[in-house]
Amino acid sequence: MKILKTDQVQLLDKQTIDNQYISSFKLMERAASKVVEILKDRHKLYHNSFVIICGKGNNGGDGLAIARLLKEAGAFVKVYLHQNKKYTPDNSQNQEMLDDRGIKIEKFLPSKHNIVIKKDDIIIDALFGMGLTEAIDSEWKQVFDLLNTAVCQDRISIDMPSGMFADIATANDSIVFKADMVYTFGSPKLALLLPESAQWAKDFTVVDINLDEQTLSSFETKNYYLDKAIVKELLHTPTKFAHKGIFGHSLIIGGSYGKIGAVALASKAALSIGSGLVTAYLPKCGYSILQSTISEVMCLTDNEADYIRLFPETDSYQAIGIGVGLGQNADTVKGFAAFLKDNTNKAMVFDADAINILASDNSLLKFLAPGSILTPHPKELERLLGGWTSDFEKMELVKGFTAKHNVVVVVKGAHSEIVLPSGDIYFNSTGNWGMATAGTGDVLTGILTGLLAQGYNSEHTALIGVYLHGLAGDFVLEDKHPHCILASDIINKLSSAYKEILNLE
Ligand SMILES: NC(=O)C1=CN([C@@H]2O[C@H](COP(=O)(O)OP(=O)(O)OC[C@H]3O[C@@H](n4cnc5c(N)ncnc54)[C@H](OP(=O)(O)O)[C@@H]3O)[C@@H](O)[C@H]2O)[C@@H](O)CC1
Ligand SMILES: [K+]
Repeated sequence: MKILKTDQVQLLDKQTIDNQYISSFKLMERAASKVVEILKDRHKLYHNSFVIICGKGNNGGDGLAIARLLKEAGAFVKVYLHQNKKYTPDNSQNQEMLDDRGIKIEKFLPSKHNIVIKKDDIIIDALFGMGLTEAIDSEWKQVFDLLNTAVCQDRISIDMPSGMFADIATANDSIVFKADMVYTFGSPKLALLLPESAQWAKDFTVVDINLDEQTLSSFETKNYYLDKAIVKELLHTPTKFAHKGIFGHSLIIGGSYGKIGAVALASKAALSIGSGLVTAYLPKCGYSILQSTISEVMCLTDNEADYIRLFPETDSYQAIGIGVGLGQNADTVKGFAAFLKDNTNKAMVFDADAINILASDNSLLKFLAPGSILTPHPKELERLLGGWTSDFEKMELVKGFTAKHNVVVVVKGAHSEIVLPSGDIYFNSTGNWGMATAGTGDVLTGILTGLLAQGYNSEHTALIGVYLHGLAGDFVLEDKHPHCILASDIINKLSSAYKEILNLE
């Protein structure tokens, strides 16, 4: 799914009205009724009251229409409207429709407001949406302080949390509504996908309002929301004549004393995602552990007992995943550098200490084979690139890195970002907070290695792998609370994830 910029969203809005022969009021009504349908699932309409805070524009118009539809559905609503000289036509029309139905609209000024929130209330924020052009003035502070601190049942934003920009950074000290849930129209907005926005948008749902498909497909974008449709297009379908040679041989290099489990997880994940064969290369101390943990994985050991000094030959393998549990022993670091220089044409998956070693010696980066995949978590990324002042700046830094080194970077996080050498970014739509636990990164490394081994190019590998990893994590939630997720649970659900994408029972 494409992530659109503000001007594209506005054009899409207009083109939808033109091409579908509908009025802008009708489109607003469509948007509002979709939100009300979703609200019926989220809340029992009779149990709570909705306090709807509306602005002067079409975001406010949405709020007014939602108020009317909620009232018609039997909910108790209280409507506050920013007092203004001018409202958009659809906003005005919705005010009249509320008047006609005897629903009172309380007008307020930001500097002098009469808003009251009770503990059973659900706040709906419809003050500013995509029309926000500048940071909200401090005269609004007391209104937002009240909305953000009042004890209530739920905080919902329409389209965007008011005060938050959709595609540029919002300063940390800005006045912004803090939403538990954002119902955003048509496509996710870029800012909603970035970690720094979590303080204002805990979660979001894309509300499909049947915007014009033709216009949508004509838009150019560098940013995508990685969804099932994209991944389904990329997956190969094996034939009945397939044999294990076709599915490739993966080599997982890693492990050090006390960190052999990481290799076990990555190796098992590589097998479970469909690599025909998997060999693990690890220090001697890991031999018995690995052989007894996973029968299907072959094992090669270094001469050292507790860490890796000499790295293996790679000719027999279609894919290599390196770094899980590796440690940074001085001999390992030296061996790793020599290994990189010997394998400048072999795209690999780099994780954990392999990334840390690259970060501590930038001169090694030029030896990265084109098409390699790096999977840093935020701390590892910071070591690799230095700091950044906003997630928007971080994206630009990563894009510079992927272009310079011709590699793919997977920035791990709530919506993991897959940054391609072209500068295209895919934000993952699967996964959950329970996956932020030990070993899930090792599992991802194994998945990516196993996909590379099967002949996917590195870009497709990263897209398929990150999506499946998250989806498998979501399947774990069928029987476990997020707190209880283990990395190995994700491996066990890879099959369900595959079946879901291929629509198999
Ligand atoms: N696109 C779609 O597909 C659909 C869109 N829909 C809805 O329309 C919404 C966009 O509506 P919108 O364009 O009327 O702007 P909105 O967000 O209501 O802002 C209101 C006005 O506030 C002003 N303003 C700006 N910054 C300010 C500030 N810092 N402090 C004070 N004022 C400030 C600025 O006016 P100005 O002051 O520049 O005259 C702006 O015009 C969108 O988010 C969605 O909810 C749906 O109905 C249907 C489908
Ligand atoms: K809003």
